[in-house]
Amino acid sequence: MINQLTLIGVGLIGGSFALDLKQRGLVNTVVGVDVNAQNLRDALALGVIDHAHTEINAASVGAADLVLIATPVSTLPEICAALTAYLSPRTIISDVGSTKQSALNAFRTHLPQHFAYCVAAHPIAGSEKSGAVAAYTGLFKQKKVILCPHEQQDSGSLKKVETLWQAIGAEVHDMNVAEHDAIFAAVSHLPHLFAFAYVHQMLDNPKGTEYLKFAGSGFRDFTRIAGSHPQMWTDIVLENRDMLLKLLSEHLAQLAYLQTCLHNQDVEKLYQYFAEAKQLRETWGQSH
Ligand SMILES: NC(=O)c1ccc[n+]([C@@H]2O[C@H](COP(=O)([O-])OP(=O)(O)OC[C@H]3O[C@@H](n4cnc5c(N)ncnc54)[C@H](O)[C@@H]3O)[C@@H](O)[C@H]2O)c1
Ligand SMILES: O=C(O)C(=O)C[C@]1(C(=O)O)C=C[C@@H](O)C=C1
Repeated sequence: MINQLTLIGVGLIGGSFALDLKQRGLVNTVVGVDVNAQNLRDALALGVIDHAHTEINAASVGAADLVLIATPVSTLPEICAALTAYLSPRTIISDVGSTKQSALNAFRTHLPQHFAYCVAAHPIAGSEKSGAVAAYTGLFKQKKVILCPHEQQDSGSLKKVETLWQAIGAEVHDMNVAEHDAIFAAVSHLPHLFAFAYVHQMLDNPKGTEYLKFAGSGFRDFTRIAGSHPQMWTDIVLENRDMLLKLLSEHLAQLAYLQTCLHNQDVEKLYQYFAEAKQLRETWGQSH
């Protein structure tokens, strides 16, 4: 139970977290801070937040027990720098960003006195939608949340954040930050790059829009995530750039292999390649 949550960035993820806490009676007051005034009006109307502010100041942050930063990952340094003047000594700071080395760097650099109370977190749940209007209760039910504890971590703050995520139905895992960024480069960031690239290829094809009139569920399934917010993904791929560059060059080898198989009309190799991928996808699908 917390008295005041201050949510910086009242969008899909932060808004859904606030709605879940409210529904379970785990928070008394939610204060929203966002740069988008219309989004704040939507959030108030939908009951996602109780009070709206467009700035970080004593009124929005001073009385917070927990400040949750749920903005695009590139904004963390400026937000942490702005927070430092207004935090109470024991306010817990956490985030939900998709890259975690960048979050820890921002906490360490811009909130050095408060670093022990900063908890880097990442819910593995979401969608291609954004804004307070997209927020809903139950988004995190039975979904994983990764916490990346650091060397100066206050154990009480870590426990508090863990308990809140568990209380709204999430399954919490602790993970080393480098491992986090390597895993999510492979299972989330790279697939988003492919989806954007694939849709872009249709844009670059003079007949692409004509062809798309005939596209079916294969195209729909493969490209849903290309509808995700461009700022969010520009930030993520730049923050995890080194891992992605490595994975992209490995993937070029996969494409080159397929190109060779096709060129040689190598039925056996193509069949084997598809069968191996199908097996892994089915095994994964049975447990997810
Ligand atoms: N969407 C997903 O599937 C998903 C899943 C897990 C984690 N995340 C991470 O969660 C974070 C938020 O993503 P989202 O999907 O909720 O995005 P969103 O676009 O729905 O919400 C972000 C909000 O932050 C606001 N904002 C932007 N800059 C700001 C600033 N400087 N100060 C205050 N508010 C600001 C925007 O106006 C917007 O309302 C991102 O860091 C993202 O990487 C997203
Ligand atoms: O379902 C989607 O649309 C998502 O992209 C969610 C998704 C993912 O890649 O699985 C996206 C980014 C996050 O950091 C976590 C979850």
